[in-house]
Amino acid sequence: MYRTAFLDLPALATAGGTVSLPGSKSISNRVLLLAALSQGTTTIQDLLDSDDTRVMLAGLKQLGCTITPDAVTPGQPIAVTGIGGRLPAGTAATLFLGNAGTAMRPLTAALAVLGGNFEMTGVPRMYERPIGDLVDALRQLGCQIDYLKDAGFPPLKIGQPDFSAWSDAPIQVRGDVSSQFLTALLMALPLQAADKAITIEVVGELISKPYIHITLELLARFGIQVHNENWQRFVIPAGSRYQSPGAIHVEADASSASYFIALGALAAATPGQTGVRILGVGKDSIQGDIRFVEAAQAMGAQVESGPNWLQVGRGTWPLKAIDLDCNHIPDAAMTLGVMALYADGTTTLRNIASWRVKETDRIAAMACELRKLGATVEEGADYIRITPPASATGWKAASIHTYDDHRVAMCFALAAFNPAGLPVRIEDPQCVGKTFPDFFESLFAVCDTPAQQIPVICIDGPSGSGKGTVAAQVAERLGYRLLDSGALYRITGLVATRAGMALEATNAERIAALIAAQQLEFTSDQRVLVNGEDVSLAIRTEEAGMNASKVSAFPAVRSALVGVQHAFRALPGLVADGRDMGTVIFPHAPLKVYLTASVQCRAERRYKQLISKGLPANMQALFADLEARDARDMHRAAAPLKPAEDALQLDNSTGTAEEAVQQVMDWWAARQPFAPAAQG
Ligand SMILES: O=C(O)C1=C[C@@H](OP(=O)(O)O)[C@@H](O)[C@H](O)C1
Ligand SMILES: C=C(OP(=O)(O)O)C(=O)O
Repeated sequence: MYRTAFLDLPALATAGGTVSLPGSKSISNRVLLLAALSQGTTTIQDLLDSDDTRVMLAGLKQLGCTITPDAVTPGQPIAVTGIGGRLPAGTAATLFLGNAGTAMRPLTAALAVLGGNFEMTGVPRMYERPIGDLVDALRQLGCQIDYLKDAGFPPLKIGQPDFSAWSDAPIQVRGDVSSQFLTALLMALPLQAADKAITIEVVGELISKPYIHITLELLARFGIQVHNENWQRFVIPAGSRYQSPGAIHVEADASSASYFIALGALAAATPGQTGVRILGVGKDSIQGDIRFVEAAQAMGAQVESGPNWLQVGRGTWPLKAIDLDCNHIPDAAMTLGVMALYADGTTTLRNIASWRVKETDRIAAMACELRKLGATVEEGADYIRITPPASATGWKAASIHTYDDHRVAMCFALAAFNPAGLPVRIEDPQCVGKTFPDFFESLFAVCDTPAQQIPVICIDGPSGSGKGTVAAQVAERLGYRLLDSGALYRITGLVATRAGMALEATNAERIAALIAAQQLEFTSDQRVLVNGEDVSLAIRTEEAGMNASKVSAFPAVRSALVGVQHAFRALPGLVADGRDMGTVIFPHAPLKVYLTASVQCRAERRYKQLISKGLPANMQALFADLEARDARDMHRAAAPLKPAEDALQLDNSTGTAEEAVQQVMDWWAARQPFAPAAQG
């Protein structure tokens, strides 16, 4: 997950390949709660690991459920041992439920029915998301729920229910603000249906109906067969009792699929690929958002699907504008809002009033951000109408504010395919953690763009100037990859000797092929990984230094390393640290910095570093070494150390590393097309 203040997406050109999606949020949180209410242990495969499921898991642990392992581990099932429909008397807890509607609403209902002493809390936005209709419904039974702040909204206090006055009359609940209130009742009331049938009646229109379908499907898996009478009345039969299915699988998230369906529809196919293949969810999904496929097809997407996969390619281009009632796909419909930027006319998305009470006011947010990109947008209480920029020149480079809303961040990433070739800045990219923590990594894995579009910041300079530290920190702040080119020859020497190759000219070709085949990574905390193994220490020995100098004399190795270095130029961008980054390896880089410091100052820093590690150090010798090294680096025939003509020079003799990092960030910001106010 990118934890940077913002993430700049360079203009993207094509898409292709396979993406495996994380589990469905709606299914994960329902299955967790149902498993927790059941008797026995439920083994859950492919549970989503995200903010929303973490708050649910933490809450269930507080209630006494056993969860093994303790946290979701990729590829491993998680086992939940439930409470068997009742909590020990006097159970008390304060549950923090973040901004997860699928945790707050169903847990509120379940705990209000079970009884105890609970506080239901969350992030500030949660305290603006309505829950009054659910509380009103639960109070009809005799549940004890108080508002701790504003009436109608969390935080809530839950006490012991008194069911004595509860008649057999249907429980009424409004369905026009959120379907999650009905879902919450459907999951909580079976706890009281051992002896009598319970009827729930929906008052007014029921929105987001397909989510009720998910609820009913999963209730059935846990032994509860609810009668759905035309989406108006739901009857939980007498004798209902939660029964764990033993094992259950979570299908991938159909709302998360929408970004990749849209990607396939609007991006040209990467040569050699036939569009975007999405694994984990297919046409048989129980999630309503799978019907996003139909909307995408109406706009022009070519979609094939099977039991657990979708294959999407560009069909009609430009996309066709649509006018659609989106009540059945409230979450995925936001993606249509960004697809509308690529359409041949005005797109209208209707019946989406619920957008206003989700992670943010999504109608207002979409309107504001789409306008920043150059669209003309009209918004109403329950609709949004989007007219794309008239031509490529109408597009604007925008810094997209994301309102702590994962879906705003994810759908606006698709604006990077704009025909104007402009980058798009996504602010606070880690908000995708709500449902899809690795969204951007997954996106980059199936997107492509010509190498020259991918930004490179070169930081060159003499030994000891601090360029390694500065480069690593700049890369970390931007979420860019990092290349420590100086380490490459050391790594080459290391892998060649480990492979038993003598470091001789006759082996040069084999050594070159070997280094080109390694998976190299330079982490932001300055560790060096080869095929995942940390070799940071192994490459810093005297012997590694000598081996590096041997292999660096072989032309075949040098040229293989040019290819290796170019391969680091990958999405979303690169910070390259070395001596010839700006002059030889990336001569067209959009920012080149030549970082230097006086010999005296570099010698002092090195001296302090050695002393602090308890190593022997001699100031005069260090000074002389550095002078000699500078002279060698600057006067060698191949790629001598010198500032590129267009490099900005930064003397780091007196300032701190932090100041140097900030200077590089400022220079970089000044070269971006985004409005200054929006820069991080
Ligand atoms: O029940 C669910 O899992 C959900 C229901 C929908 O909410 P509303 O019913 O409030 O529209 C949806 O937006 C949300 O992301 C998940
Ligand atoms: C509305 C959403 O979330 P929640 O489950 O918190 O309602 C969403 O994921 O788009």
